[in-house]
Amino acid sequence: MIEFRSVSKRFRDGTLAVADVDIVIPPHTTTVLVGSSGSGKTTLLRMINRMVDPTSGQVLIDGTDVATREPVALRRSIGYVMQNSGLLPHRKVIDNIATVPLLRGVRKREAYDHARELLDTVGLDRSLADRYPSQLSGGQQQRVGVARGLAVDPNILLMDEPFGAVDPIVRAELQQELLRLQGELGKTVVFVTHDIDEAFLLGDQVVIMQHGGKILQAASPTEILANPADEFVAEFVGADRGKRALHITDVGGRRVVVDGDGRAAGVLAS
Ligand SMILES: Nc1ncnc2c1ncn2[C@@H]1O[C@H](COP(=O)(O)OP(=O)(O)OP(=O)(O)O)[C@@H](O)[C@H]1O
Repeated sequence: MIEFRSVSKRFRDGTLAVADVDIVIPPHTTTVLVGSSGSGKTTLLRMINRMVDPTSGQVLIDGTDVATREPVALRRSIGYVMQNSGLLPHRKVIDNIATVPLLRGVRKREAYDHARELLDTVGLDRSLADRYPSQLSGGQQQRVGVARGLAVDPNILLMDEPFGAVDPIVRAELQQELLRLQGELGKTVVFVTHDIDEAFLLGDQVVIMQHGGKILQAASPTEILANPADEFVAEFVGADRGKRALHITDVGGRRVVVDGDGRAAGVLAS
């Protein structure tokens, strides 16, 4: 479990990025931080592995304040996946995946065997192991980024807009892959996105953040849609304009469900 207790972050130039945040992130589930640009999502995420330290308050992992942990060791025990994969361009796919385990002292043979297994885990062919990142598609690069994040078998996987830079079709594929993987692995995933649809698809818990680093609501997608905390949240999730409201229409005797934009969502089972 990850817990933020009255956590604030003010950068040296005076910017208040995160303002007095209290939140519990339950284990083995996916929590999605969603909000507009500059609402403090990345800063909040990076406080979990001490890439950023809070100005005040505490971040706890399983009851231990991360401030008491050595930052480099902490960082190497937590998976981190970022936008544009963050792969080292001059190193082969397999070397990118094995880097952190090798730094942690895992033996070479074991690190490379595991790296190849991880290619299977993320749905990549092993023949890609000896390519360089630039010889892969954007979606393949992101999968390698996920494999690298999983390489130290972390309990916690931090994902900062991991699918932000790929086209919508590949993005949808990667989202489904993550759901499948999470069903198998049950990591504690903390995922950052701008996209409320992505948040509702992936999140067991969705945390809606507002400019100035405040949390407006943290709940399951169902709870947020049923009871948005305020008008801002209702508008943000599209509950106010009926965007997500579903209607039934009769088409040749069959009852078809359409969304607020008139797009078909499904057929009612009789
Ligand atoms: N190192 C820094 N120094 C000063 N201000 C910073 C620093 N890092 C972030 N900020 C500011 O803190 C605020 C929150 O930034 P953060 O990157 O956490 O937001 P975000 O919600 O992740 O945004 P985005 O979706 O655009 O990545 C912003 O106003 C940003 O400009």
